[in-house]
Amino acid sequence: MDSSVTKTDRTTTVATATSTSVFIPSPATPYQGDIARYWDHEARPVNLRLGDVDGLYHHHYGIGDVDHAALGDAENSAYEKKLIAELHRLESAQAELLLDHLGPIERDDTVMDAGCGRGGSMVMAHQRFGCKVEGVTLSARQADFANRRARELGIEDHVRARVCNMLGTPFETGQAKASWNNESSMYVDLHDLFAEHSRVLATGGRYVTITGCWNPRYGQPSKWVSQINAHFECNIHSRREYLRAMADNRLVPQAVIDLTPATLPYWELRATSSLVTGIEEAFINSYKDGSFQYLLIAADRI
Ligand SMILES: C[S@@+](CC[C@H](N)C(=O)[O-])C[C@H]1O[C@@H](n2cnc3c(N)ncnc32)[C@H](O)[C@@H]1O
Ligand SMILES: CC(C)=CCC/C(C)=C/COP(=O)(O)OP(=O)(O)O
Ligand SMILES: [Mg+2]
Repeated sequence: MDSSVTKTDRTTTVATATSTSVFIPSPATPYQGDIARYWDHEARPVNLRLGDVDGLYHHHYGIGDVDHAALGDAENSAYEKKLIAELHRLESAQAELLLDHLGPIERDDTVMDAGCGRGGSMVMAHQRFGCKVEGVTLSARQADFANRRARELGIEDHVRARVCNMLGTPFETGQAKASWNNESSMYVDLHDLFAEHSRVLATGGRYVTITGCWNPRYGQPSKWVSQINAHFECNIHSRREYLRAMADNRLVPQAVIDLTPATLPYWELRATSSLVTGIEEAFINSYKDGSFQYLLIAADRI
């Protein structure tokens, strides 16, 4: 056994390279163990090279029109670099839209990022509002990455990622003025998820999700939706499930925005790039045949 790792029945303590010990709760289920491993080992250029543009590392997709003038001619030697910058600009625009829907956040407020990934949205939230941002992810590598970025930016006293299950967070009841899931709700049961957001949010607080969901009007999840599930080991919910689970947990939708037309340019541009991962066709086809939708839902905690 690796001597740097001590295991008890419920927890693992890892001595990191800097010899600080991080306390890692065991995943609640074997599935969560799979997801933790998946994100611990993820290092796709489409994510790392985009993040390198300005140090905001995202694991979500983009929205908005492509700036073809900024991209220039595909024959140009700088085209690849410009294309990466353009995809990254569209991904950051997606996070800005999510933050636009959080409502007024003050410097002394706390907000929670459920499934925070490498922390790009957390940094943006702190830079915009000056508030404290608490993130949770199943992946110790992602949490380390996000906390390292926060230290590099000198904002570690305001931005912190923890290795933790978003269905049972260590935050106090009513502690958060706002909370969100940015493309992280397809890994959990929505009733359990919204029960936890509802607990952590203050009354009058705001919850926002941007997510891909299957369209009940299509009938059942299409083959493209099944392909996306298999690719990411996730379980995409239907739009109806989101609205029902919110209603059952004191979350009242204030805005439901179909971002499908706004995300297609991102996918069509990405499909032409050298950073393709093979999942582009499934997103493009499912958005076009109406079986899948890219949605923002903002809800008030009543
Ligand atoms: C696609 S990434 C999104 C990351 C981030 N929200 C962003 O926009 O860059 C999905 C994230 O959800 C997290 N996640 C999945 N299931 C989780 C759970 N039960 N508890 C905490 N995090 C979870 C993963 O660890 C990963 O960080
Ligand atoms: C909208 C849906 C269904 C999202 C599923 C969750 C997910 C994996 C998001 C993007 O992560 P990523 O940025 O790591 O993926 P990629 O490597 O494809 O850019
Ligand atoms: Mg990505």
